[in-house]
Amino acid sequence: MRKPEKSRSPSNWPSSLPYLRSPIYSPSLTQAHLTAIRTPSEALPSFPSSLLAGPHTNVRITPITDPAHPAYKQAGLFATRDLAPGELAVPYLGEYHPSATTDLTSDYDLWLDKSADVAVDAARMGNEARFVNDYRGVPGRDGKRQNAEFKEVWWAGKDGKGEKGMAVFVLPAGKRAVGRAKTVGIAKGEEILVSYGKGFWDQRRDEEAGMEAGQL
Ligand SMILES: C[S@@+](CC[C@H](N)C(=O)[O-])C[C@H]1O[C@@H](n2cnc3c(N)ncnc32)[C@H](O)[C@@H]1O
Repeated sequence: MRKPEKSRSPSNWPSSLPYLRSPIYSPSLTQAHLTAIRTPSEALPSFPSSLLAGPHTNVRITPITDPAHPAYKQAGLFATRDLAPGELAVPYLGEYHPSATTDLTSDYDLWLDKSADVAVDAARMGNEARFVNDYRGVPGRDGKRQNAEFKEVWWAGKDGKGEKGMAVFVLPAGKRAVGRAKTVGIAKGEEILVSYGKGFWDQRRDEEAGMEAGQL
C-alpha cells in the first residue's frame, strides 16, 4: 500500500538518516535553554509551525552530476517552481543542542540563538534544507553570488506558544531589480545557494592545512 504523501521522505533523501518534520531536542538542553528559545521575540518574522512538516514540494534534493560543481558526487537543493524574492523556501530542521555538545566535525551546524547558546545540527538528521550548498565555485552563475540566506524565524504554535527556528529564505529583490528579477528570486530548476560565510571556509582551509602538515 502507498504511504500517505506526508509520511514519506522526499525523493533522494538518504535512507541512513531520519527525516524530520519538527525539531529534535538534545537531552543536554536545560530548561533555561528551552525557555530562552521559547520566549517570544517580536523582532523575528513569524510563521505557523504547521509549515515545518515536509516533504516540501517547492524544492528537490538533487544529486550533483556536473564534475565542475564543487559539490560533485554530493547533492544540492533545487527549486521546483519559481520562488519569489524574500519567500520562505524551506525550514532548517535538525537537532537543537547547546554548544557543549557541538560536533566539531559537522558541516551542518548553525547557531539558532547564540546568546541562548543553542545551535541546530542537521548532520545526523534533518530535512531538505541540509542539502543547501554554498555559492562559491558553482558553475553557470554568471558572477552571481548566493540567491538565498539562512534567517531566524518564530514558529508560532497554538495558544500564543512558539519557538525560535531557522529557515532558508530567497534573497529579497534588490532596490535596483528590474523585470523578472522583481517577482522571481530563484527560477524553477535553479540551485538554491547560500553563503556559509567566510568563517566556514577559513576554518575548512585551516583544517586542511593542519592535515597536510600532519597535525592530528
Ligand atoms: C550543508 S552540506 C551541503 C549539502 C552537501 N552537498 C550534501 O550533499 O550533503 C555542506 C557541505 O557541502 C559541500 N559544499 C557545499 N557548497 C560547497 C562549495 N561551494 N564548494 C565546495 N563544497 C561545498 C561541502 O562538502 C560542505 O562541507
